[in-house]
Order: sequence, then C-alpha cells, then structure tokens
Amino acid sequence: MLTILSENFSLVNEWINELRNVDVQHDRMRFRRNMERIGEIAAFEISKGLEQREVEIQTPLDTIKVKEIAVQPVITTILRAGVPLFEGILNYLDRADCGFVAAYRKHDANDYFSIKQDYLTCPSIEGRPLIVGDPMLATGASLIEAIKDLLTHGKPTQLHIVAAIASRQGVETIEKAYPEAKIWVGAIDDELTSKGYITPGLGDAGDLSYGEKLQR
Ligand SMILES: O=c1cc[nH]c(=O)[nH]1
Repeated sequence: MLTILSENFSLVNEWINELRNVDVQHDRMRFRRNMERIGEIAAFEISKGLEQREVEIQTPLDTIKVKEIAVQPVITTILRAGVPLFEGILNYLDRADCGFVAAYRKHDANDYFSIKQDYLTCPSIEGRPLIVGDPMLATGASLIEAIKDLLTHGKPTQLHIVAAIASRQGVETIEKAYPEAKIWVGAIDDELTSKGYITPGLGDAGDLSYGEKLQR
C-alpha cells in the first residue's frame, strides 16, 4: 500500500519544496528539521494502524481505563542520510526501540555502483511493527539489502517504509520485493539519473544534512 503524504498534508508540500529549493536547502538546520517534520507526520499516520490495548492508569484523583500502543515498534534507518527522518519518526513514537544500518554506494571505474553494507545493529523485531526510514528511495537497492538483513532479527507484524522523496521505479521495486509493506512517501518523482539520483529530487540528502563527504 502506497500513501503520498503531500496529497493530504499541504504542510508536507511546503517542507518538500524547501528541501528541493537550492535557495533554501543550504540552510542545514532547516533542511534537517524539514526531514524530521516529514518523519513526524509519517509516524502520526503509521500510529493510526498500530494495535492498541486497554490499560488502567492512576490519576491523582482516580483510576481510568485508557488505550495505549500494544506493541512498541522498532524504528530503523540507514546511516547517515536517514538520521533526520529517523529522528522525526522517533519524536512521535518515542517509546520505540531503534536499529541502525550503515550502507554506502561503492562506485567502480565506469561509475556503476554496488551497495556495501558494513554495520547493522538492531533489537529483536519478532512480533513487532518494523519501520524503516530512508529519505531518498531511489533504486531501492540499499533499502532491499537493509530490510533483508533486518529480517534476520525476527518476523515483524507490520513493515512500514518511510521516504521523503521516492522515484516511481524505487516504489515499484519495493512493492515487488515486499508486497506486504506499507510505503509512506512525501512525494514521488518520475526519473532517476544514470548515477541513481532522483530527479528533480533534491540532491544528496546526506551532504545537505551534514556536509559534503570526501569521495574515496
Ligand atoms: O537522489 C538521491 C538518491 C539517493 N540519495 C540521495 O541523497 N539523493
């Protein structure tokens, strides 16, 4: 199931416009905060589908039966670009556990790239909702690698994928690989460049959040 958040939240449109705009996106704090805000809206929407249970709590005057999230999700992301979006999801689902994957694109002499994953740490996801935040869902290759490894940590009850901007091709790749996944995206762009960048997109989300990396 695919949900395009900007279709229902005009504010998400505002934030994505700022993420894309070369006159605004160099303001790193605003860039990170806009990513975070998209994560917050996605978490809010995801929360509507989380199982709830009834518990009793004590107020200073009496007890009351209330509802709470029955099983806390595990929120994961891919370092480093995913951190601001991840922080946004965690701002709202603040009792969740968290996992991290480190992955990078290794370019060869012809500028083709393969995904290298060299770090993964995650609590058990057995019987819990799994949320994976990846700000730019481009080819879907790094996401598929990450999810494959995360699923060695148990069988989740729900699989949610959150992206600020996705390419149509990336969404189709994920839908094929994980038909059960609920995909939440800020916006969808039609094109991918030969180097796997979303276009018009916004550029390099990691560099815009944290500074231009040295190419090695
Ligand atoms: O367009 C893209 C694709 C992947 N990662 C980015 O930061 N931007």
